Amino acid sequence: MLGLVAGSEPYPGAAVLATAGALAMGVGMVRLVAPDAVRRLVLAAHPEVVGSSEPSGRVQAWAAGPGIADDAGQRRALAVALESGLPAVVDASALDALPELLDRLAGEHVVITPHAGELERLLEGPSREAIEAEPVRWAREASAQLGVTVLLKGPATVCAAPDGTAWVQGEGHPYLATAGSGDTLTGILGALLATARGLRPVEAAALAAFVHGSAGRMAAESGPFGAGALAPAVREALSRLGSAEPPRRPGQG
Ligand SMILES: NC(=O)C1=CN([C@@H]2O[C@H](COP(=O)(O)OP(=O)(O)OC[C@H]3O[C@@H](n4cnc5c(N)ncnc54)[C@H](OP(=O)(O)O)[C@@H]3O)[C@@H](O)[C@H]2O)[C@@H](O)CC1
Ligand SMILES: Nc1ncnc2c1ncn2[C@@H]1O[C@H](COP(=O)(O)OP(=O)(O)O)[C@@H](O)[C@H]1O
Repeated sequence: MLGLVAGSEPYPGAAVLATAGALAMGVGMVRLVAPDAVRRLVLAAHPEVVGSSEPSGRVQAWAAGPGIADDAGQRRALAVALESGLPAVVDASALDALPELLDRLAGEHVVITPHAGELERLLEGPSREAIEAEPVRWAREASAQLGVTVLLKGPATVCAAPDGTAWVQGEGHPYLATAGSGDTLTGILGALLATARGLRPVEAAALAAFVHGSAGRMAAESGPFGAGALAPAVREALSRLGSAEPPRRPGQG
């Protein structure tokens, strides 16, 4: 069961996309924390979702951030999610609230999913261009510095753990750079954290990036697409994965 903190008045669609990503991975249930209007929209698309405007009920992992903007209730829900100590993926707007939470709540079980622009804001050192030029270096550096697992998004996605372990995948397609693509990835990763027992968070992150990239490549076979096409492609990607290349570690063949 996945707890999902997503959506706000300005960005309700991000909650729909993150939910779709999680459900496509076969997560047993999504508990959505969101304002009433957002929940109504998500329920219209995904009637299997349950939820409320504040966190309640048992979950195995959390995914927080898609479209929450500066909604005060959603920021409180993010804090509750992190204080649970459960595996958690923290994305998008939730990254802005991180610095004040990380002092006491960091750990390998927290996976942050910035793009280069967001990591620039979190590290206050390297520029976005520097991060884009050396993503493996900066993903590792961020993970060690912040004490969390990092999934750095871009043409190649780098997943790094505080102990220096890193995975790189470049399975995707440039068409993946479309609004809401990252929100879908957050749902995919949240579902894996909730269900994939025995995987380290950095391994779950690498697998999520691989599934997301593979889905993007398949969706791109019929031309440019919007993020709404990704969740259906995830199901196809999962059925084809047996014949795909696995993600690789830097330095490996
Ligand atoms: N349907 C919905 O409801 C959707 C809702 N969404 C929600 O909207 C919220 C705000 O998200 P956002 O993308 O508008 O702002 P944010 O990521 O903070 O960018 C600000 C800075 O980062 C930079 N930057 C951007 N992308 C980059 C990249 N790939 N790689 C590197 N840099 C990049 C960008 O620079 P620029 O691209 O302008 O040069 C700028 O400087 C968030 O909660 C999200 O969930 C979206 O997911 C869309 C679908
Ligand atoms: N050139 C590219 N090739 C492959 N994948 C890409 C490329 N550019 C971006 N991506 C992927 O697209 C996704 C974009 O997510 P994100 O930056 O969060 O956008 P949004 O906030 O609009 O959803 C990420 O998974 C990223 O790795």
